[in-house]
Amino acid sequence: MDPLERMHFTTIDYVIFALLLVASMGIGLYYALSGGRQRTTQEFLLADRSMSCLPVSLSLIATFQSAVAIVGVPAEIYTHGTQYWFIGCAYILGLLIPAHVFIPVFYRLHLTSAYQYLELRFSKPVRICGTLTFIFQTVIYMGVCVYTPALALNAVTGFDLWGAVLATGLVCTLYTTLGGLKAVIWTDVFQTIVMFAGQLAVIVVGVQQTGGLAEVWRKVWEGNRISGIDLNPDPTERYTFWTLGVGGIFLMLSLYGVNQAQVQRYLSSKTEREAIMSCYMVFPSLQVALALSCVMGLVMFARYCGEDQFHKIGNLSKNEMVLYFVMDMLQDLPGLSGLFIACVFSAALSTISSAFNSLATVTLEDLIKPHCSSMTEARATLLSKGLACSYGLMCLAMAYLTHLMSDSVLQAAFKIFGMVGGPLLGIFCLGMFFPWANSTGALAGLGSGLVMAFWVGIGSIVTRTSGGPAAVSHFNCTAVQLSENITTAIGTALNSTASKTLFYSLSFMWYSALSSFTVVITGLIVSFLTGPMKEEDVTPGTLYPLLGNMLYFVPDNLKQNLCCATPLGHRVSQQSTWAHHTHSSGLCSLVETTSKSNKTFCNKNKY
Ligand SMILES: CC(C)(CO)[C@@H](O)C(=O)NCCC(=O)O
Ligand code: NA
Repeated sequence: MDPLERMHFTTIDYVIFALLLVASMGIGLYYALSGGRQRTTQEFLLADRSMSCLPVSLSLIATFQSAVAIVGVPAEIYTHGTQYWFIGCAYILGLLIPAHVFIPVFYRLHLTSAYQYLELRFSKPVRICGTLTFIFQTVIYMGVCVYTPALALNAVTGFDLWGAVLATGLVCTLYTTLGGLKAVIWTDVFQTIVMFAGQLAVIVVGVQQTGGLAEVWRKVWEGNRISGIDLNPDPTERYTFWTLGVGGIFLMLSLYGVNQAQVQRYLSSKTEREAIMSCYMVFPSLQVALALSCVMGLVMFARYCGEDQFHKIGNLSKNEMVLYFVMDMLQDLPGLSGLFIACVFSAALSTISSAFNSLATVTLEDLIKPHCSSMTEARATLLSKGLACSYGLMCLAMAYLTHLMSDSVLQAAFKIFGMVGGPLLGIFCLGMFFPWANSTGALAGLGSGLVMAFWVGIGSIVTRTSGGPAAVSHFNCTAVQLSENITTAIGTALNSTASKTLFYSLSFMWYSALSSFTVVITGLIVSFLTGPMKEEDVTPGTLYPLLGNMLYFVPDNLKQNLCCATPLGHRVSQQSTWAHHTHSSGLCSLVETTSKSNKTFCNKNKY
């Protein structure tokens, strides 16, 4: 913030920030001392599978609404107009598909970790690879999530950088370790409310100070910030209706459909219906969250453009812009800037708490338990608490590592989160929709999907062509600044042909789609080469009869040959209501096949 004096926090701002931490701690303590007092893994990791849809839905939103998004989206709208708002269209299918495809499959299998599915459907190695991929993705993500808001706040207000990182990291570790998933979900509820309140307050004051709604509208209209629908089919265009509305669906599926943090919330629901309801309730709330961020960007534009105000935020980084705007505008209203800072840190806390708990879950369930079958419940619970705490401390280490790295690596780290989500989505789709896919195919698919994601992702960072110089992450932060010599060297190597350049400039919004398709296609090819699975051999309940539904006009006997027709419930209903299914690898899992679920699957197959 060279040209400007730093804005300062008043005592009341500090008090509000402290209150956020104290309240979150309080919720953690409450769930440590009430209910079953966190003495079983069922309670610690799955909230006793007793949650109702309202807290679950608010928690679902909070998890993937990180501080990077809270400060990034308004800056995006400010600089490029409202095109990004069209991502709201992707929420429709991006939530309907999880609600009616992924939730029924996961919930009926009575899982704890989403990766258990991969063992039931494929094999143990596939499960381990999926788990490791998720851990890699989440560990990198949480470092960026806790560091980014602290850095921006430090730049704008001089708020101590490591004070903020340590305070949020440690408080979050404590309440996650003490209160388990119940605390994580209920702090998410509280933090979502703080998030909405903070943004709303800034918008209301901003509109008032700019001279009313009509004035804001006039300025953004004249400033060309209201974007019409952009139907340009060019896949390298960073934000068009297609990249956001279609590419965004795959991003949403990778987050709300198969990400462990979210799947765990679905599984913690009292009933399957509650889980589906919570997914439905995410829709309006997520639209509100998106609208608040976008309107905030417009108000920011109305305030700084057109007059001689522009220089004020013109040379700030994208992450700093919003914080500067808030501090500048709320100078005379002590407390309100504190509320907004609380909003930004709520976003950070709710994201990293989910990360700690879901990482503890997969580490215990997928990596440790299979090797220690004799572990007592008390030991497992203690271990899961130890894991949650360790991941919390690891988050601080990751924040430090993020600090040591250049700006470009920070960008890359956030991008990796999106890049790795696609292949994970792909492997679940391969398992659920394609009965022929076998374990070898799944492994080859996951591998090739990851290679594809990193190839395009790293390629675009290095060649700086991710749909325009300023569009490095999909939140469009500052341009990548790799040290010159490395860039030139790798750049020339990668940049050799024009078509490759085009390939690297693929819009970030398509990454999930591209890499999940790569997984499915490679997975199918390798499965057919190595001997496709027969539907009878697939664990009951792990398939979703998508092809059966889509090929409804094909005669039944032909479908039988294609191995995609057997109505799931039909076959399962010949077994006992509680089929005790033993998998080849020795994993014993109780597959719940209630008559209700059979009927649903049968009906789906008829059409
Ligand atoms: C989930 C969406 C797509 C909702 O707009 C967005 O908030 C997002 O991309 N979240 C993930 C990245 C993050 O905010 O950390
Ligand atoms: Na969050």
